[in-house]
Amino acid sequence: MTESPRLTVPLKRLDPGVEPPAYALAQDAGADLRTTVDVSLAPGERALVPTGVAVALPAGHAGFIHPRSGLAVRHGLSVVNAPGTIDAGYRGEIKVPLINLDPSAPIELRRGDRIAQLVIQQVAHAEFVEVEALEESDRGAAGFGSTGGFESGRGTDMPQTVQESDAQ
Ligand SMILES: O=c1ccn([C@H]2C[C@H](O)[C@@H](COP(=O)(O)OP(=O)(O)OP(=O)(O)O)O2)c(=O)[nH]1
Ligand SMILES: [Mg+2]
Repeated sequence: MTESPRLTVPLKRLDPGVEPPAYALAQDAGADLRTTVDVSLAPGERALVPTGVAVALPAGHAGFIHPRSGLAVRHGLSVVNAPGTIDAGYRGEIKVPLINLDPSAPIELRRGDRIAQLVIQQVAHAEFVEVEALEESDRGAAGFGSTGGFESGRGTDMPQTVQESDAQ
């Protein structure tokens, strides 16, 4: 098995009784994060869940907290702000705003359960340079379904912006 190159990330365990983030398989993009607390989420309920770790990501990187697909598919567990952003300068505890999207069943999480995954990526830092006109492109200002909706032709109405619908 080919090992991916490793980025050194200093990590502080704030709760040594819970396993630190780890990749389940060698080539996984996300390191699984665990809850340090028991959590019970009623349908539609959300909670900010501690993971017991803090990190110092290298400058030029950020961490993104994604849901785990198995828990999403089986239980409706998701991350409210998916993907949550961990800034390189953040030294506090990584916390995950979880939500139960199941319409009827509660979700019970136990301390130590793997609840989400942290994907670390390089990020560009822009220098925003104000200009009078932007370079032309094929797409121009078209978006939000401009290339079509479902293959049957459904869903081709352009959505309204908040300002447009407010104005009516
Ligand atoms: O799911 C998340 C999202 C954020 N954070 C922490 C790390 C991040 O660096 C910081 C700020 O996050 P963000 O910029 O998304 O939140 P904000 O609402 O813009 O807060 P701030 O004004 O502090 O930037 O909060 C988490 O622990 N988990
Ligand atoms: Mg912010």
